[in-house]
Amino acid sequence: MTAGEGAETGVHGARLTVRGAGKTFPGGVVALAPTDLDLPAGEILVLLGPSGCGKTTLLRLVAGLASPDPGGAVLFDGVDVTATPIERRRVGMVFQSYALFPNMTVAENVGYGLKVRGEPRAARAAEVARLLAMVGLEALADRPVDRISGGQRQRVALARAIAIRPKILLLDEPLSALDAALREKLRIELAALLRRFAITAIHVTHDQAEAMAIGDRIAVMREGRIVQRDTPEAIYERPADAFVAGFVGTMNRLPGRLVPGATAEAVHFRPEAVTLGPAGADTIPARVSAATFFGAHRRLSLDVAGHAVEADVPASWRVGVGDTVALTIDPARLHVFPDPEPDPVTSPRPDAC
Ligand SMILES: Nc1ncnc2c1ncn2[C@@H]1O[C@H](COP(=O)(O)OP(=O)(O)OP(=O)(O)O)[C@@H](O)[C@H]1O
Repeated sequence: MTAGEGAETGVHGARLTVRGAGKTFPGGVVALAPTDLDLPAGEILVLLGPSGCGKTTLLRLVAGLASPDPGGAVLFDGVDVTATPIERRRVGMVFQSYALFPNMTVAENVGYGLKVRGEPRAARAAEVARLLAMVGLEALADRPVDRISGGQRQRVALARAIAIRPKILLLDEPLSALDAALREKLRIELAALLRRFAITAIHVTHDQAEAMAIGDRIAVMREGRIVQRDTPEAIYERPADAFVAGFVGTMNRLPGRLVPGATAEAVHFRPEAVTLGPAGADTIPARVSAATFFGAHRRLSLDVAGHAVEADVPASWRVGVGDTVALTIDPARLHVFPDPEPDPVTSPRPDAC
């Protein structure tokens, strides 16, 4: 993102700093352990994690919808806003339900924040027209929002949030109410729009594909803590632990004794690190228990001495259920994690903290 693009949209995101901010609820529930975060202006951070990990709590602390425990602080461009109420923080928010005003048109929804702020009518109309053009909704300006599609509503919500030129934009699962196909299309569109607006944004999701598509960086959360914060590529290729590895993409796990050359108790590897070929001294025998055609590749579910392994092979390979195969795992793509997790075959990954 260049400064020029930000100038084009007139939006300038702030740098966000969160210092030792935690949140404990009455009864001692620690929703968020003391957390540090430094988000450069214009960066999109995705908070990713299972239900109940503290994603929304962190978002609420940044928005000013909740206060951190004593000692915690939130700063915009280095200015402490911990005691600043939400209406004076200049944060934009887009939520799952959009919360558009149903009895207003698209243009009235987008201009609402400017009207409340007392912007003169002409300036407001010009700004609304500019924003609608940016999100591709000029033609629908006068349409009531209850007569547009879910995807269009999502764009109205985004334009409305951006209209007030927020220092930070907060998005809490804005796509989760949409069906899968539309969600996939909109996540690409949303990522492009956020980059174009050069806005500092935090986007909450529990959908790892969405996190990968939208985030400049992803913070993976677990039990009220950020366990790893890095680029999508680094999170995928160098996950910090078995939890992150299993949460972002598919990660296989096999006891080291079954993998030639491995010395660790357990090794982890991605489906694409597996190749099939003729049986040899260094190959691992497996049986195909399922084969799923994905167009560009075929995903095989394999049984390796009672352990499930997922492997991707070219779609042209005619491998079928019941076949016996020999696998090799690229040694450069084997991961060993410090704290062995329970075997995912017998203990599948949790979907809640
Ligand atoms: N007002 C509250 N009082 C008590 N506990 C709360 C309150 N709000 C949240 N919690 C608890 O704090 C933890 C973190 O909640 P939070 O909403 O931040 O999680 P989340 O990661 O956003 O989850 P989800 O993906 O389900 O929205 C959860 O255990 C939740 O039950």
